[in-house]
Amino acid sequence: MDATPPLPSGDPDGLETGTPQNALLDFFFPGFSVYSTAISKYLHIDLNLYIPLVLFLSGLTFVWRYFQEYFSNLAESHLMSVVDIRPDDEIYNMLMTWVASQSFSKKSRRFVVNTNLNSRSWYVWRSFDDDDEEEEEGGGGDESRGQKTKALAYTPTFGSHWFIYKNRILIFRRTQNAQQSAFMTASEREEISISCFGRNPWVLKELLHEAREEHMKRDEAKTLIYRGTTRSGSSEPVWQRSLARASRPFSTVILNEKVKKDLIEDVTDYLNPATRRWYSNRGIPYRRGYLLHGPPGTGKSSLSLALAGFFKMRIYIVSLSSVTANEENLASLFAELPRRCVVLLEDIDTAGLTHTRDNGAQNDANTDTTDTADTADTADTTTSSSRRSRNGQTSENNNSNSSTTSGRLSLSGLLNILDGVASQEGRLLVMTTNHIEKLDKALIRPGRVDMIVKFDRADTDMTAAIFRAIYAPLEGDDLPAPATSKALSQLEGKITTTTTATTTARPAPEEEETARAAKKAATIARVEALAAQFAARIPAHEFSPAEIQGYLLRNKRDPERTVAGAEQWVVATRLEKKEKELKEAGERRERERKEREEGEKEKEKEKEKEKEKEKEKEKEKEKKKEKKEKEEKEEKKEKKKAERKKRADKEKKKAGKTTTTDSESSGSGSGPESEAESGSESAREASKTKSKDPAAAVPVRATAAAALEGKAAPVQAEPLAVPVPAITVDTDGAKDAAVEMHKTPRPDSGYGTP
Ligand SMILES: Nc1ncnc2c1ncn2[C@@H]1O[C@H](COP(=O)(O)OP(=O)(O)OP(=O)(O)O)[C@@H](O)[C@H]1O
Repeated sequence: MDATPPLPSGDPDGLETGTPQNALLDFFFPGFSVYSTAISKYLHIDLNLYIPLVLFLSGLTFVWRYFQEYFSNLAESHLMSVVDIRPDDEIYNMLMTWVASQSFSKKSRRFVVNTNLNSRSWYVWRSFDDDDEEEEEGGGGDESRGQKTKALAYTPTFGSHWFIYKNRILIFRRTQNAQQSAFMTASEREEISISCFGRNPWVLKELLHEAREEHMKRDEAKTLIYRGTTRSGSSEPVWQRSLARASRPFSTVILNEKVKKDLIEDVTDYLNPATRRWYSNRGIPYRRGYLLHGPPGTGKSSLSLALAGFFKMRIYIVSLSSVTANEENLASLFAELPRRCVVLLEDIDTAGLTHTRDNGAQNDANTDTTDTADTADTADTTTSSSRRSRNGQTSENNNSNSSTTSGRLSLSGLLNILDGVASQEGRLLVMTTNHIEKLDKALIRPGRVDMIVKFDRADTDMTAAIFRAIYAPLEGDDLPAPATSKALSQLEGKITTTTTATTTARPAPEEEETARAAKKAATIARVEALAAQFAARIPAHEFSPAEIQGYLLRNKRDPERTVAGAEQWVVATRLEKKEKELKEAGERRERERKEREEGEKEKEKEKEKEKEKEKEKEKEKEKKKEKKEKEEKEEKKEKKKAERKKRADKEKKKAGKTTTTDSESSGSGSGPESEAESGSESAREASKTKSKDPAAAVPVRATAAAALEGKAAPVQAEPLAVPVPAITVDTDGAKDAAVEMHKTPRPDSGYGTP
């Protein structure tokens, strides 16, 4: 039996594709009919027979997926606990570090590799450049030997990953949220969650706590530094984690030992939990403030950092001369502070509380110059470098818009923030200033500032201490690198000697140890002697520790050379300072000149504006005057009109009376009245122009005479100027004439037509 399906009729090749069914299939799967016909022709398989099967399977898959998702969602919402981790929160960093250390992560066949596991969100992200434990020894060839390379961290890729934690099955899920803004980086767009079976999420919480503890442990020996700034692309203030650096030992800050001791005792007592209770029992706000003041580069920021490191607290730094420092931003930054931390408010003599820092520095004609070029080397990576850039920024700001800067944060605003509800209790407030004399007493009154520490330029003891701090051998110091040819040759000499010694006889370990100790003692003694010599060559109270440290760092492996060049350095630095002062004075003068010129220009402009205003005022006045005159004229005219009307009315009345009398006397009068009125009208017209002219009496009289001749009855038309008696006299004759005229109207008069 032939199982071959019959070929569609009308298609000699058997490749007919025109059935509606095929057209539909072609629409969804382009080229289907061609392939199916070819397959049916050459392989004798009719694909059309399998279509229902394929459709059925697709439908089944769809339904399976739908139900799977539906049931998994149902199970997740009713039978599982889930924690979602936001990538813009610091817990993201903590959890990812934890995940990277787990075996399921290490075993994962598809994974993401990172040198830095942290969130890409810029304000959560932290740099590990200064983290030693994040680095591993390079094990490559000669070049990489001894160098440190970035450690690699492996985390599972996108999808769900099952693992066991505390005997519970958990699922780590990493997904990419495509809905978020396109400008975000891949890491910012990803979402992570951990879920567990059961409605109690305790295991998830424990996991998160563990992740946080581990993360904190790594930071234990570090001081975490946060800077108050604004989020990129918005003006929202945030604390940005800027650095995690090895805590600075208190001993490295050179300061009067008693002051240091007092400070530590005071802070220790304050941080004691019993003290907290003591404060709250008495209703006293639990906070403490310290003011560190002195010239630039004398160790104020260094002490603050050392303090934070010593008490294992985070330090939150805000510079009041920065753009961020307005009342609103500061208030919200303070509101976000944790309970136990150090808040460092730098440059409180700036930002409108008194004067700007620039002004202060200018007023101080002394040697209050900012760090010299030397200090660039000394840059305390945390404070000084950021400070330098900040100063770089803000000195410009101050120059260009010191007025706006000073307008931003008022003293009362700052006091409100320090004392108000937004200020977190339990914090340690450290304020620094270069100009204590400029501070308002309210700002540094007890309660706000409980201890004032003065920093000064280096005296002889301090100079010697700085020298010792740089050159005395310390644990962990690397072998000095050959800095000069002399040192190199010395080193070579040593190596040769050592090699010879090794070839001959290797000393016992104890002997080696004793030799090393003896050498160290000798070095210390030598450094001590050199420190004394050095201190004697540096004038006391002239240079800041930062300046001295900068010079020492130039020859950090050659103390003799440092001592030898000390006097020269003093002369050169003085000269440099003088030049800098002169330059600054010149710049200041130039700036003042420009300001003056601009001021004068402004004044000129103001004057011109005033003049223009005056002119406009004059014009306005003139216009008003003209208007007034016009109005007066109008008024006069109106008055005249009114008077004339009055007079006319009067005359009318009079004339009426007269006419009445006449008519009374004549027995009729209604007929000629209109004519008389017309005549009086013309007479009135004439009187308009000549009423005031006494001579007008003549033509009026003439008119009256004309009237008498029979043209009109101008009795009422007699203007005031016309002597009434004359008219009265004439009226009698006119009356008769008018009567006469009424009786026999003259065709040319124009008045007689009925
Ligand atoms: N008393 C000091 N002891 C040890 N190092 C110091 C001392 N004073 C300054 N230095 C060094 O000088 C550099 C600058 O110091 P720091 O930033 O603490 O000075 P500052 O007083 O805060 O200056 P500014 O007023 O400009 O902020 C740092 O590298 C620091 O190590």
